[in-house]
Amino acid sequence: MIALPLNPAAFDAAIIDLDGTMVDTLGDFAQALGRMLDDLALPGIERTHIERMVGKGSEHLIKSVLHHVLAQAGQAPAAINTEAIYPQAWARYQHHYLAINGQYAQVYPGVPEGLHALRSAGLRLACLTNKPTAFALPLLRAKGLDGFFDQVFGGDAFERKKPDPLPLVKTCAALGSALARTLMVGDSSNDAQAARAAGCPVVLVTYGYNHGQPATDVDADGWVGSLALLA
Ligand SMILES: O=C(O)COP(=O)(O)O
Ligand SMILES: [Mg+2]
Repeated sequence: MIALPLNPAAFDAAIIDLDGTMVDTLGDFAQALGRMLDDLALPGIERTHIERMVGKGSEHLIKSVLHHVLAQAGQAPAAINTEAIYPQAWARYQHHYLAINGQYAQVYPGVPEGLHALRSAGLRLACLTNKPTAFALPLLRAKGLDGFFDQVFGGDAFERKKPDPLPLVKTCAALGSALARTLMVGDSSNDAQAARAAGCPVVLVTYGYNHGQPATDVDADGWVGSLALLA
């Protein structure tokens, strides 16, 4: 377990997840996916289902949504082939997401305060998200959070995404910080598993998206209800 507030002498840097940790983006996902499904003449999907599918990047999200709506429309699950419509779905999703990015999303309470406190404690900060870098950068800018970060990496920045440890290893290298002295802060099992495998300490927020499971059920070193409680 990590004692909170953090002992700043124990850390050189922190890596912060984006969706579900800094920004509640479920509204953006719902809008962009709804418009995509409309373009494809497919039925809609409820937010509660979308929430469970977020966290493993856009390709996984779109394929999960397509699978869900086609199954709801009566296709036998074993016969569903999302590959054929994926390229068109991705193109429509990307178009709509970039058009609405941030408009249906809110920064969680305590986020600017928490990031400010971490920086004031001398930590270098990176944002590491599974969402594409081209979505992450304008979102951080729109929400006034971009200035906190030395580095921003999306799910397409490296060969593999969280829960693989590779993005954390590469982000620590970019920050010039040792893995054991870099805190991962996230909301899901993807963040925690990546941190464990990389050897980074990890704290999870209790309010984000964890595939429908409580974040407190995930193997981590601590939990907070607000980033403001970190430092
Ligand atoms: O786009 C996603 O699947 C979630 O991204 P995250 O890594 O910021 O939670
Ligand atoms: Mg997240």
